[in-house]
Amino acid sequence: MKLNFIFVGKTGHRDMGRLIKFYADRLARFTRIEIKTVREEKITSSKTPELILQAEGKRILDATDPSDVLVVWDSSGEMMSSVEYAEVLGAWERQGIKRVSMVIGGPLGIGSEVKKAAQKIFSLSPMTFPHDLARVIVLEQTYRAFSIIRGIPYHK
Ligand SMILES: C[S@@+](CC[C@H](N)C(=O)[O-])C[C@H]1O[C@@H](n2cnc3c(N)ncnc32)[C@H](O)[C@@H]1O
Repeated sequence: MKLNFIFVGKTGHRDMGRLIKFYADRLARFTRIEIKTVREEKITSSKTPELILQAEGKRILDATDPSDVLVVWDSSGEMMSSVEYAEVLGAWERQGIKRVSMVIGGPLGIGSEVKKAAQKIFSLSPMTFPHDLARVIVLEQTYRAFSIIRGIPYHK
């Protein structure tokens, strides 16, 4: 099963960029991964937040395939433990799902078109994290989930 991470906009903080690479490299030992960064729409006074999210949403959906399981990460989504997350990913792997696309939004979040298209909306917490940090946590939790699935002693 391949994991296709879709990020909106560049990683701003150099240290977060290092941590993203750190966890992405570890995760890649367990499963195939790809990270795609789609362009963040410039915020100007002539564009409403809805228009910005629509433009970014089109880029996000263009980076997915209709056959993907689409997961959106959003603070309003479904919360679960690391073990429950591992159970979800493990079940998809056993079912032979070819690719899971995981979307982490930009500063304005993720628009309604992408949320409507998603099979799952997952939350890390009801709190809002900066997008750079959300990328690190999602990658770390996905690495943790695969260490649980593969029986590697990382999760205590
Ligand atoms: C700065 S946040 C967006 C904030 C935006 N005002 C909103 O309400 O969605 C950027 C991205 O980080 C991710 N994110 C931040 N906090 C999160 C959380 N608690 N759970 C899941 N994803 C989160 C989401 O993908 C979000 O689109």
